Amino acid sequence: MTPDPFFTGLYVPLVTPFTDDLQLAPEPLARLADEALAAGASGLVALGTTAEAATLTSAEKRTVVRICADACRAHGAPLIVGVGTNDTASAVASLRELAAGDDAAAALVPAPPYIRPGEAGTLAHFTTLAEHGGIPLIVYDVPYRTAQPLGAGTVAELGRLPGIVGVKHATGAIDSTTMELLGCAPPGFAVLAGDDVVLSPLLAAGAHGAIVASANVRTADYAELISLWRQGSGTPARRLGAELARLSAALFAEPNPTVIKGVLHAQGRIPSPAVRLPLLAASTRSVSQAALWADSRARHASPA
Ligand SMILES: O=C(O)C1=N[C@H](C(=O)O)C[C@H](O)C1
Repeated sequence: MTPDPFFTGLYVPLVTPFTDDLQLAPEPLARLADEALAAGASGLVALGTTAEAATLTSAEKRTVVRICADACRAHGAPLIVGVGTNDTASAVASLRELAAGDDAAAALVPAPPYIRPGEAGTLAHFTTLAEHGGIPLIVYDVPYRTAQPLGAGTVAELGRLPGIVGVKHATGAIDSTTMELLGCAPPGFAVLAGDDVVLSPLLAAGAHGAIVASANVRTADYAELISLWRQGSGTPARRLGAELARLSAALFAEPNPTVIKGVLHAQGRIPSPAVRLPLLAASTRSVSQAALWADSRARHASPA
């Protein structure tokens, strides 16, 4: 039997709550972190795209990681930290700093964005990070953000490098490459779903878990969806998956995480829906539409 990977289940990439004047709001972040873990998440992701990591200062990033690490320690859960840069040398430096802090179980690292180094260059990039970063890596395969597609063979090759423990699969499709990856993933290598709307079918096809921003709301239901598919309960999983796909579609009607922040604010869970430029706050219409699906009491009913 193939060993289960270490990273299975739901990892919630938390938003970074701000005040109306765009200051980091630490207490609401600590509350969100605790609530997500109490609701059944296997762990957290700090400094993902959803955290607006690109707009946080170094000091703010340290604060966010500390808050998330404290929550993870309290719940005995692993923390994954996003490290994104297209410069291999500075990525190594960031990973080593993260490793020295002893807060994170792994780093989530995208293929180098914007440069388009090709698959061989990407492989060389990750080989260097795995050899010198000092911390387990989860490859973030998100070509619509990086502009660097990866074939299933390249991802499987990455998975055979010591220190690369999984992939967040967010290619925008479940296609022949996805199926080949699921079929050829090395033992113990986690394939984690990263496209919210097609989460359920990817789990049905064999993904081990997920990193999905939608799980900032209705965390328990996303965790349940993963458990249902992993235990082979297809009928309830399909029903719940279809419902959560509608929620996810509504949450992604505008750039992530603007609608999610709007909904969390409407629910009174964060002090402000504010996002930092170049993001703009989501429209009232998108937020109120998503808020209908975000209310778990709406389950199995169609909001108007
Ligand atoms: O921050 C993340 O991790 C995620 N970001 C994706 C994005 O914004 O493109 C979406 C995914 O749900 C998780």
